Amino acid sequence: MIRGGTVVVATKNAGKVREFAHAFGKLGMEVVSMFDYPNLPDVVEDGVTFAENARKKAREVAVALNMPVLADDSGLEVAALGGEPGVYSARYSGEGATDSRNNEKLLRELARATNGGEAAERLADGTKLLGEARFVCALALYDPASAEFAESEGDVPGFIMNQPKGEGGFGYDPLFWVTSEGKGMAEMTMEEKQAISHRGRALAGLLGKLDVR
Ligand SMILES: O=P(O)(O)OP(=O)(O)OP(=O)(O)OC[C@H]1O[C@@H](n2cnc3c(O)ncnc32)[C@H](O)[C@@H]1O
Ligand SMILES: [Mg+2]
Repeated sequence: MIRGGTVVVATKNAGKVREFAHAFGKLGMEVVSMFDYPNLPDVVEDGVTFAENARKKAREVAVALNMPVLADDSGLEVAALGGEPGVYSARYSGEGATDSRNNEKLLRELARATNGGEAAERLADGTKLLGEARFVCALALYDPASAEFAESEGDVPGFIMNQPKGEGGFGYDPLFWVTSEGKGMAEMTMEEKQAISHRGRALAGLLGKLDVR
């Protein structure tokens, strides 16, 4: 379904585009995104689950372009916040949300929920691990010719730090500590992130289903 040539990804997130371009580049494929199709209408992400939103983004754009389209809906679930921001991750800080405002709100809410992290564990450099979290990524590929979806989901557990670490990644990466790697997500190279991330895992699952190698 996506063998050879070009993969259309229904995203306007530059960080996702970089990661997909890297992953598909290794398979000899190019990625185009909604930055290449600026006139398509926005998809309203009103699903209750990541998977529902991913299917909606993939299908609406695939039907508009009349070709197979891959979509990614992802976000952060924080246990002490009852799973928030979840499917609201992109618009957590409200109208005109940006990565930095979303991160500020996350720290504010988590400080409140944990009493300033008074009982938090600390890393060697004193950084507090405020609470358990996980990144989730749902991928959906829709082919309008067959009206069929291929889907996959991935996640990665970690902790939210009380201060940012690293310059890489995007979104909530600077605040996300990956215990299994002993590193912040934004301290990893794209290759390292891909090997362990929610998106990397979801993509490996999807490519396995499609038998793309
Ligand atoms: O819907 P599209 O156009 O793909 O772009 P988006 O940025 O709105 O993407 P989502 O609706 O899936 O929202 C995902 C949110 O979760 C964040 N996020 C997703 N993957 C992430 C990652 O790998 N690292 C850090 N933050 C991530 C991201 O910054 C957004 O705030
Ligand atoms: Mg979105």
